[in-house]
Amino acid sequence: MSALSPAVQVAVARVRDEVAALHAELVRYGLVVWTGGNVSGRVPGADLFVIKPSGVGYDDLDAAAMILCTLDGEVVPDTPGSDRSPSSDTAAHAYVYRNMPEVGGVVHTHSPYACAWAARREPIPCVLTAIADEFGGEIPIGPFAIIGDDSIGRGIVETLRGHRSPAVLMANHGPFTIGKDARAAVKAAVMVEDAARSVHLARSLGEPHPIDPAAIDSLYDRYQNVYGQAEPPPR
Ligand SMILES: O=C(CO)[C@@H](O)[C@H](O)COP(=O)(O)O
Repeated sequence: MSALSPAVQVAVARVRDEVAALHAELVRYGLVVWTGGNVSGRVPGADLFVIKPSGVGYDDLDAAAMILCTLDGEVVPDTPGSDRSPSSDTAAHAYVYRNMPEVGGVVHTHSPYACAWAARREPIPCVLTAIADEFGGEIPIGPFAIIGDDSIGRGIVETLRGHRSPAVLMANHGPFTIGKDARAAVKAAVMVEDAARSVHLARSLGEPHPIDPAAIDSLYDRYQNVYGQAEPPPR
């Protein structure tokens, strides 16, 4: 850890705090059970990211439990948490960070409604303004990939690169989401489950009506560029 510059050490500490706190949001929004799912965050100004340890209960995921990794997915030795194995999705997160430099956070959950769409390998259609706002169109299906190597990460990148959606439903598995930071990726994970549930309910009542593409563009542009509060100036 002492090999890291003081500025990077400060950045690492901030990302550890953020990523640890965001894991509690997965529980709060009902997106995970037991130890399923994971959140990671890129360390600004360094080829590093922070991710949770594999198979550790959410009640035990404090900042010190987070694991610092290189963009190759290797644990940085002699750093807090490095005595444990990192998430089993570490290779996937690392692949995304190496190949999508604009991505600052990655999340994976097994949220039930999104997983149901993944099991059927059907994209979630853009039939609600909230889907147009956050996803800019349909929420795509990614390829079937077995956990443990770059396969899942490659599937996420191949599907989302150049795509508006920050979420991909990996076939027969579940949602992976990306964002400019870990908080944005968690928001996408919350919103993809909400969209999956609402469209499922709509389908149970009949065939939902698609939104005109021009309207989707307008809704997406407003939500991404006007909605909410102006970003505070950089500190
Ligand atoms: O999808 C899987 C297992 O198939 C994993 O992503 C688990 O959902 C969480 O694993 P860890 O992050 O605890 O290793």
